[in-house]
Amino acid sequence: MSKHTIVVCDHIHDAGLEILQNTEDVNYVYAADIDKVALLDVIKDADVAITRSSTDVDEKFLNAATNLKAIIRAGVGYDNVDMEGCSKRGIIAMNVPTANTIAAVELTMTHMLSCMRKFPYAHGQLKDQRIWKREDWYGRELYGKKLGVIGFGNIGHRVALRAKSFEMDVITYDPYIPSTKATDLGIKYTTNFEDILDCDIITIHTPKNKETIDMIGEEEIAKMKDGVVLINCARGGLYNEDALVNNLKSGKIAMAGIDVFKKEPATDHPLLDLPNVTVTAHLGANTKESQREISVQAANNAIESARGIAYPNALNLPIDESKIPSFVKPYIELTQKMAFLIAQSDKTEIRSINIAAEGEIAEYLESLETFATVGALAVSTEDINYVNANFIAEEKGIEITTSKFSNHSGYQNKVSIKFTTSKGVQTISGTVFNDDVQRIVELNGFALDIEPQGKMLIMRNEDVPGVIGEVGKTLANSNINIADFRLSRQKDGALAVILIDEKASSNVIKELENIQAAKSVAYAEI
Ligand SMILES: NC(=O)c1ccc[n+]([C@@H]2O[C@H](COP(=O)([O-])OP(=O)(O)OC[C@H]3O[C@@H](n4cnc5c(N)ncnc54)[C@H](O)[C@@H]3O)[C@@H](O)[C@H]2O)c1
Ligand SMILES: O=C(O)CC[C@@H](O)C(=O)O
Repeated sequence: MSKHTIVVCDHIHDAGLEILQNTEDVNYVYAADIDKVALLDVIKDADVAITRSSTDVDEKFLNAATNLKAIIRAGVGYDNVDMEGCSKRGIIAMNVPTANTIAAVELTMTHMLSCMRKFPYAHGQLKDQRIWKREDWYGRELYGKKLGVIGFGNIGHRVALRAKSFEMDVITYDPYIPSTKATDLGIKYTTNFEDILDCDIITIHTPKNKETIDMIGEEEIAKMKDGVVLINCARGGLYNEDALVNNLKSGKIAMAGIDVFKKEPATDHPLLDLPNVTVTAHLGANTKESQREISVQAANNAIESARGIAYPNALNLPIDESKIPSFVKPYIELTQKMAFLIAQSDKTEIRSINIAAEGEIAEYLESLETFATVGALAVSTEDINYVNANFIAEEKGIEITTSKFSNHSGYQNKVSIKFTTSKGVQTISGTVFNDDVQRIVELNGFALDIEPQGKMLIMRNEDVPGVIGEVGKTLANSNINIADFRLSRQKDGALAVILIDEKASSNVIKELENIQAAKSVAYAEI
């Protein structure tokens, strides 16, 4: 079996490492404890790399990583990844966008409360100096204060909601969202940045990019209230650090709560010398819950991308994901999985692929086409990705077409894929329920309701008594446990999708094919 090399460049939770270690077709390399120069040597063998914010994915890294197909940023911010460099080399970069949201939100609230009550200093006086001097610690309350939230995404909007429960007066500035996203939650919305500068406390939750670097500097601070409190649990450099230091020294800024620094690790930073700062060492994502979840998601996504099955949360696709509404994303993933499933169950030359969509999703057929092509070709073509999929399909002479239908099957949105191969025609359709529950609802004309996940046998058979028993016996003889058995019946026969715990060998498939009522048996894995 050929193995995919996955290199873990930074510390991630053991739960993800165990997944990598226990995956048969993965050669897992733990490189978190070696220095970044030695990493350049290790990374040359990597098919996929997992990094956190401690590893810069820069020109040097990418030049060394000559095999790399995908990179997973085990976190949200990807300002340390040279995205253009990845795209030029056909490397797909992905992040894990929501697993640490709550951790970052709660650290933001921690800094806010710590600044208002000078908590670390009061704590230090009693614990380290053994001084009981209550008159030193008259803090201020969050209650009734005006909070400005810059960036109303996953973290910003949750910080705003928590601040509301402290009965704060909350206003947000985020020109990239509809105002109703805030106002529906009872939070004021502004497109005038000056409204934020007028707040008692300001917290920032934007990505770090050309537009947001130094978003708050001397000029903006000069317009703020005397005694303002500033919180930054997003990225160092969003607040100009020199301006921050100057104004903390002068007392214009009463307190700052800082988790992130322009240059990290920051053990010799002027902010650390000031008495009116609470600091943490980029701990926004550091909860056990969040690190476990990030690590598990990063490991699973690394395995899927190494196998070419899916690239969840890809950041540098030929299509601009930021322009795709969130309801489309699960359809994109589902489309790729469905194409991958069909291609596995009919391992033969593909002549044409048609991708049809109905409902609002039909507006995004172009994106679905790329993903279906990747899924279809991943079985037979090494190194297929979104950047080269259409080119490779053309080279292989596969005709790819799309069709758009108005809503006619009763589903709000549905995607169908039709493969014409040298053996005949295969069809598959799927939909998404409740925003993100992906389901295959049709396979070769048979109605179904199955999750596109796991190891599965797809069996066509005559609809006669005893088939299920014979299948069960055959699998049991090979010590294969059945996790689920879905049957669909029609006049001319039945189709079963059997989810199994172990991979079915070619011998097992032959034995199933030998069942008298069996018409065809295929194995697929997603
Ligand atoms: N301290 C930590 O450990 C930690 C943990 C997680 C995330 N982060 C940082 O927090 C950032 C935000 O995370 P998120 O999950 O909320 O991301 P998100 O993508 O859900 O939200 C970012 C929001 O910022 C808005 N935005 C972008 N440019 C803006 C601008 N110029 N002005 C105002 N708003 C702007 C976007 O419209 C979006 O709503 C990440 O990019 C990451 O750098 C830090
Ligand atoms: O823990 C990390 O690597 C960084 C976490 C955080 O800054 C992120 O962007 O997700």
